[in-house]
Amino acid sequence: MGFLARLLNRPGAQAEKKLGWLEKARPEIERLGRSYAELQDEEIAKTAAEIFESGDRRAQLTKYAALAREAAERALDERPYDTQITGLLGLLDGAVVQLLTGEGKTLVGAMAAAGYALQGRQVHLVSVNDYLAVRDRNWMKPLFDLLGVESASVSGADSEEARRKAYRAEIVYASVTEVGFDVLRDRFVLDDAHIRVGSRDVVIVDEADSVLIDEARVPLVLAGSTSKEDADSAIAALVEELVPGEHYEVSQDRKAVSLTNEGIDLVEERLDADLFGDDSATLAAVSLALYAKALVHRDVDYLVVDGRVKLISDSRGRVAELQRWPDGLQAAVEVKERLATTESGEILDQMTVEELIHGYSTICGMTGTALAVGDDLREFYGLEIVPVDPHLEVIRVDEPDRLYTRQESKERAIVGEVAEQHAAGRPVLIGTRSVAESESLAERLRTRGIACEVLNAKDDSAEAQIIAQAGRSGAVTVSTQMAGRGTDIRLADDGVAEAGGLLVIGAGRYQSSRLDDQLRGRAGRQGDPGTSVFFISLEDELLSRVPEIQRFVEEGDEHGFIASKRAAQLVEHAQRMAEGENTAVHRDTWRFNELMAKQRELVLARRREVRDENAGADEVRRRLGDRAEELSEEFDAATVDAAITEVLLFTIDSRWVDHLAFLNSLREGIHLRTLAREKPHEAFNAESIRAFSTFWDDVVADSTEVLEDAEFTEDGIDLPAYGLKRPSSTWTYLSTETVFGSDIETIVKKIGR
Ligand SMILES: Nc1ncnc2c1ncn2[C@@H]1O[C@H](COP(=O)(O)OP(=O)(O)OP(=O)(O)O)[C@@H](O)[C@H]1O
Repeated sequence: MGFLARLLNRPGAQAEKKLGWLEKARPEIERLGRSYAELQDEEIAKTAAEIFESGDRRAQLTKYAALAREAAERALDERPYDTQITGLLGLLDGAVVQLLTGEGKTLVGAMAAAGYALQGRQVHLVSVNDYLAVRDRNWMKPLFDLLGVESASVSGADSEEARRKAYRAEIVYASVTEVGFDVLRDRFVLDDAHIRVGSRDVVIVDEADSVLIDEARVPLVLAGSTSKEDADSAIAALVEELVPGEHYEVSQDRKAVSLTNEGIDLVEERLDADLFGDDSATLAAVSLALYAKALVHRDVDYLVVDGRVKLISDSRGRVAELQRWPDGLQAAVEVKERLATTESGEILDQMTVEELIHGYSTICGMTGTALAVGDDLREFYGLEIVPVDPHLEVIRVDEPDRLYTRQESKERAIVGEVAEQHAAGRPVLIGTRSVAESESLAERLRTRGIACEVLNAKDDSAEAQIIAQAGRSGAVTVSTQMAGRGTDIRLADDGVAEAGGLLVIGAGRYQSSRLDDQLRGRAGRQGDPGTSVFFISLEDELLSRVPEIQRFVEEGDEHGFIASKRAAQLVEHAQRMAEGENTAVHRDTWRFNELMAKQRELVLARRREVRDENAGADEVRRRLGDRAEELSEEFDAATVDAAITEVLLFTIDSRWVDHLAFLNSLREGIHLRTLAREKPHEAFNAESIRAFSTFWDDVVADSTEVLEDAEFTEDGIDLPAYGLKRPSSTWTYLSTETVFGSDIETIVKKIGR
């Protein structure tokens, strides 16, 4: 490969952004810094307030860099390194700044937040959890005070009143989920009366890659307090009896599960139901229960804490507090665990993290690993990356992977390695991929007489306490994935550096090399010595993508160790495949979201219009519901039309949320693929879908734009503008049952005639 080709092939290479002028401005920043050093504390805020009032942009930024440095040194006793100044300017330039672990992102983010605030902007600094939001804001408060900008933080524990007040500050620190939740609550009130969060102006995203890419498709859910129908425990009990291979099959990628013909027969017989006939609610319930049984695993995908099911966030390995699975899956899991179903079952509204972030006028962010997702950041957010070299060279040694035949031999090897290094006085951090794996390893270690701390995704602030101790001689810490922040492991002074620093062991490669790098980055911070190494077994889920690797099982030595270059290449290959899958899913989601956001706007606008135009609509709506048929006898045609319009709007409006939930579940692989595959839903074929789309056009006139290009074929619907192709089974299910409800079915049939 030629040099240029290689350069272009480097992930993210095209998204890199250079701040060329900054190098030339450094002497000026130094010079200004010396004059700002003369200022009294009280003069700092005044000077800060004036910086952005005159002069050209570069002169303003140069001054601000110098003043922020001076202010940080006074307020926090930390003089920002040149690298941090680069980071600051990258953020003020609207880019994603790549700064390695331990390089001081907290300070960089705070200086940038103040910089935006001084330009009259309203800033949200979003981090990954409440603990960090509160900690970082309190830590940085002296700096904000000195510069004369208001700051606040929001956390889950805060009252409404406290939140309302906090959002009025110029700089607000909050977790992604809290902001999302508050935006949803604002949005849920249709008229703009209850605005709490305020305009979404500037967002500085901490851990930008995990929030903007890994979690982008996670739905933030606003759940209501009305109770949802209890998930049917009879169905759950029946599903418990089903046998894999006989009654159901799990797809190779382990993302979908479907009933076999035997399974369908058994379920239909026992429930006395026609699954693919009219009773798709039962089918949906069975599919969910089956999904909950076959594909969602306790301690891997969720924890049971205090009698409640708590999701574990895929990319962070932590409890995702406000997230629920969509479409009844949560209830299905609760039934599976024999827990009382949560009362807040009904989903009132939801929004993906991506939509949330897109609501801001200016987006910027920081992370230790941005370049690897450079292309995605550019494609999905139009963001560029400013890579910043560490201010001290990284001297950590990243050892080659060690491959084993079985999970068992892998775990034994890990424990052996830990025992050896532990005896030498080194602290060890083991990153696992699931809570279950953490517990298994911890158990083995304890059996060997090695005390260890286990971080179990349950409590962020307790974790921080453990992490603070993790750099001591002899400390052994086992943790599920620890993405980024709040996990700064400082080496203690007790001879740890001499012993080689922190040893990081990965108990298996993650779905992306970025996550691997984040784990490795726990060692070797700020020029510290350290080592990282990953242990892998042929049984790792990641490797199911490259079945040919299984033949290396023959090559294992008596410890199950496999020394093969080819096998190592296959591991890399499997990870690249997984990364590709995730991007593909993301791209798909992205288009769906765009489509949905557009539809939502249209529907809301039209809904308001209809409300104004048609004074009788409320009356009609009240009478509708089950009585759609009767209507045609009671009213004249025009009224019925108006009524139908109302029903549809009303339904779209209220079902909208389910629709999204369902789309999300599709994306997440909860693909009720069995649905119409075996026996297509009779009532809805290409013809009725077309009829339906005509109807839809009437209602939301502008949606023709979307449906115009749509090709309805026997096999499905093709929406080239959105790069979507959906089999009719999926579309049928979406359009009839989930989106529009069965009352509309009648209407559509009528129009189709
Ligand atoms: N300019 C500075 N001078 C001295 N110490 C600094 C400076 N900037 C940051 N630090 C210290 O470096 C440590 C790491 O900072 P911080 O936690 O912000 O890093 P980070 O980049 O967020 O890393 P992580 O990804 O691990 O959270 C902190 O203890 C902080 O006090």
